[in-house]
Amino acid sequence: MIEAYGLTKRYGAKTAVYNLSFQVRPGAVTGFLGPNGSGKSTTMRMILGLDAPTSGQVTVGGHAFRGLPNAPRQVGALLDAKAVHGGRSARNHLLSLAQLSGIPARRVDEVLGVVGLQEVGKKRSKGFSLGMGQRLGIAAALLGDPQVLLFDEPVNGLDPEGILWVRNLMKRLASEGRTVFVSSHLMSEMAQTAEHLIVIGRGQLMADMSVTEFIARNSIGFARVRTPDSEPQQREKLVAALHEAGGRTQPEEDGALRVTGLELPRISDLAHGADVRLWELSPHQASLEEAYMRLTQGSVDYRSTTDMRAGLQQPAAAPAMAGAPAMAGAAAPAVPGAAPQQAAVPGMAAAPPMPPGQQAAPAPAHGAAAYPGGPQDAPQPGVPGGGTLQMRAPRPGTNPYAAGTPAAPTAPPAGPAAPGAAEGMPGGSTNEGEDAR
Ligand SMILES: Nc1ncnc2c1ncn2[C@@H]1O[C@H](COP(=O)(O)OP(=O)(O)OP(=O)(O)O)[C@@H](O)[C@H]1O
Repeated sequence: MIEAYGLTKRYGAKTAVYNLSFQVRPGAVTGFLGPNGSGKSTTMRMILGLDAPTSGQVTVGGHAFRGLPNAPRQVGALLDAKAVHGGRSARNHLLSLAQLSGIPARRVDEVLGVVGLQEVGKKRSKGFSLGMGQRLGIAAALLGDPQVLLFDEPVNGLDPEGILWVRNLMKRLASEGRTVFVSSHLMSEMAQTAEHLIVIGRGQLMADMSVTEFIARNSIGFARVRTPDSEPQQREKLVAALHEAGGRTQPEEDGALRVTGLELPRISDLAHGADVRLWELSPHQASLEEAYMRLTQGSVDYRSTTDMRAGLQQPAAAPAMAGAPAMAGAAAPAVPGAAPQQAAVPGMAAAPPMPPGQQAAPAPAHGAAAYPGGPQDAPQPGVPGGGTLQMRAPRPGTNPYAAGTPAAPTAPPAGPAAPGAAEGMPGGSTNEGEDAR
């Protein structure tokens, strides 16, 4: 079991992790999700004693990592697959780790076999592909046959067969009663691998629940409605009637409307009342990936801007149709799919506020709102700015198409002061224990 209480890490003015409390239990794969820079690696480094918390604490099996007797036999980790001496063969790399921890040499050949590198064990690792490096890192994590395993982005660079292999390996390790904590950006991958999810944004807890619960809360229903393409006034009449009834609409790429906040029979009645003919009225579920993106989009630190090409673009090709407007780079039409997102969704937490003392990320260029889904994605009224925002179960009997009000924040318990863990490199780990990169 891994337990974090009020874990906070600051690097100078940067707060990488803020007041994070969670438990990772044995017997299940726990996915650790969050956008780039949200603090996943920092949290893992603190679990492994590679970084000291600024405040709060984290324990493995009830002990701070540095207090664990023979830690490499109890905890295995893949943090950075590239942190290997490239001049050494895979086998020699593992042998040196094994010797440091009193692990017999035959275990090295066993783990090389488990990760499928037995044929290339004598090759220097500097010639390894990204995927082979990942497999070598996983072999190192398995070396001590530990009860607790941490994997930071283990499927990075793996081909589909490798991804499936990692997925099955994680599940098997958990089914043996081990604690398996895996970070990823990929909700879709985690939905297939993990039983439990911990989602963070800007270093703060956004969701801590089973995958089943996450799916139940976040596979949001919506209706697709289509009016005759050749009669735009029909569509306008319908949109007005839906909005008046409290529904929200969002254009789909194919000209249909995505409607939330109203049930299908009500949409049908409203269309009938407005004398609007419908070509389509169908129920849909938003994907889990979409739900995750919506949950974390307000806490994404790194956003791309439009490529203006500094005036370097080639003249546009002559339009195929007479009278069609020529494309002008900066004035290009909206990209399909870039339509504003629908309104807040039941079970969704707003983006976490910036940790104290932290600068907000620069506003996206070209006048885009700070919350790309529009103002509805900004922290909602009634949600106090401070504290950690948790996801909320929909009330029983609520309209499945209705957007709910966001949850009140639930602050995790503040942990005791950090016990002042010493700096340094624990055995068997693959990362530097420095506070400044
Ligand atoms: N040693 C350090 N010194 C200064 N800032 C750091 C250090 N380590 C991490 N950070 C900052 O802390 C924040 C969290 O980084 P971290 O690597 O933990 O995020 P992450 O969720 O693992 O990101 P990614 O998904 O991109 O790997 C980032 O803004 C990062 O720049």
